[in-house]
Amino acid sequence: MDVDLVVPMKHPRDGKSRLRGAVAVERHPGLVLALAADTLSAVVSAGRVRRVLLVAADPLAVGELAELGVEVEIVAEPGERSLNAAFRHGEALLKADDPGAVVGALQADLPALTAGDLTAALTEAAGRRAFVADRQGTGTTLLLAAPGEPLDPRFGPGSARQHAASGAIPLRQALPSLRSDVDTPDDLAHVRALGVGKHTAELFT
Ligand SMILES: Nc1nc2c(ncn2[C@@H]2O[C@H](COP(=O)(O)OP(=O)(O)OP(=O)(O)O)[C@@H](O)[C@H]2O)c(=O)[nH]1
Ligand SMILES: C=C(OP(=O)(O)O)C(=O)O
Repeated sequence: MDVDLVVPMKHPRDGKSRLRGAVAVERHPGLVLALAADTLSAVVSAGRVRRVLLVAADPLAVGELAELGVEVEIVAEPGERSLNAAFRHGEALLKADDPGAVVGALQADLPALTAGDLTAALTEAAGRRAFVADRQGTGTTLLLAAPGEPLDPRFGPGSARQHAASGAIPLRQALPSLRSDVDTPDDLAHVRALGVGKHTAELFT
């Protein structure tokens, strides 16, 4: 069964604060948007993905992501401002439309993501509650609910351990592009070596 993915985003001015300084200060929001644009471009061309719902702190500030020529829906985050609340809000909206929706949570900072790695992860999960840890092994880049079960997102520091404790299966394939989230300047150097999408690449030409 195909998955509906929830992708959260802070205001691009506020997000990715650990990356501040990687580009000139006035270009920081552009970098955050470029990371998301490359993530979403891969997501919408992946097999086994039905809908992509971006839950944004400020939908207007990320509006250009809907103009990528990709099918992404953008909604505002709920009153409770937290990452897990944003995921739960997206899940509730998707299930209001289709109570049978199978929901997943994906980070917006995967600029090297390939459609192939995402589809391979969805295939390996095969309808089980599952997650993909980041390359450091501590964070989570993708969480998938089992059909009929709540997403129960436990993102935040050490989320890989939290998701495993919640019964999610750690996916074992290499999936290098799906494990390479960008939190720090070191992560940025890593994804640039791996090969980023065109939006992020343009910022460094
Ligand atoms: N809508 C929404 N998105 C969030 C919230 N907190 C984090 N996110 C998004 O979730 C994703 C993962 O968060 P992090 O990797 O910690 O990114 P971040 O908070 O932007 O980064 P730092 O400022 O460096 O901690 C990013 O795309 C964030 O924009 C929130 O409260 N609301
Ligand atoms: C919030 C998380 O992301 P990061 O480690 O990228 O900050 C997480 O992995 O749960």
